[in-house]
Amino acid sequence: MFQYNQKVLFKHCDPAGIVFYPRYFEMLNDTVEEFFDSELGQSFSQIHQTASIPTVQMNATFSAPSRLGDKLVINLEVCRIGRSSADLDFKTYCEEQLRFSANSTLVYVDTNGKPNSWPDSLRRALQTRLQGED
Ligand SMILES: CC(C)(COP(=O)(O)OP(=O)(O)OC[C@H]1O[C@@H](n2cnc3c(N)ncnc32)[C@H](O)[C@@H]1OP(=O)(O)O)[C@@H](O)C(=O)NCCC(=O)NCCSC(=O)c1cc(O)c2ccccc2c1O
Repeated sequence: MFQYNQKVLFKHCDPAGIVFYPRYFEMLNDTVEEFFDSELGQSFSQIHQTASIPTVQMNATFSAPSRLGDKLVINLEVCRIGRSSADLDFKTYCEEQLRFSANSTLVYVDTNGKPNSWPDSLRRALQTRLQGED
């Protein structure tokens, strides 16, 4: 499981003082970007020279509000790897409290936006992080 630390900053909060939900989606994307870079060894700048990895579906549940200064830990797990797609699972905690959970599907596409098989190097890297494979 990959972990990403995110302190809740002023820019994440709405006038009610809680994290506004689009900011959570940005945090998830930051988590995915860091996962590809530091865990899979392929930065987005490298990948985006020849491909892209858009999200095609996402489900989210907001269990408890987060507030300025909270120290969030976002856990990312790879749940499934398909031909061109992969399912990710996210759980965001503050200490022991679950704040936000989500699952998403990414699809590897070529420069024309057409789905393409994962390149061998990325598939192998994803495979080693597949939930239950370690
Ligand atoms: C991505 C598409 C071109 C796919 O087109 P289409 O669905 O017609 O293709 P296929 O039917 O061949 O399916 C390919 C593959 O995807 C799986 N799949 C498709 N739809 C779903 C779905 N709703 N749920 C689950 N899985 C789905 C399908 O099973 C196939 O899997 P295989 O493994 O068997 O190959 C087309 O859908 C498209 O262009 N969609 C729009 C995408 C988009 O604009 N998303 C909006 C946000 S973009 C975004 O958030 C984002 C952008 C980035 O550049 C990123 C870069 C890096 C990381 C994250 C990024 C990111 O999140």
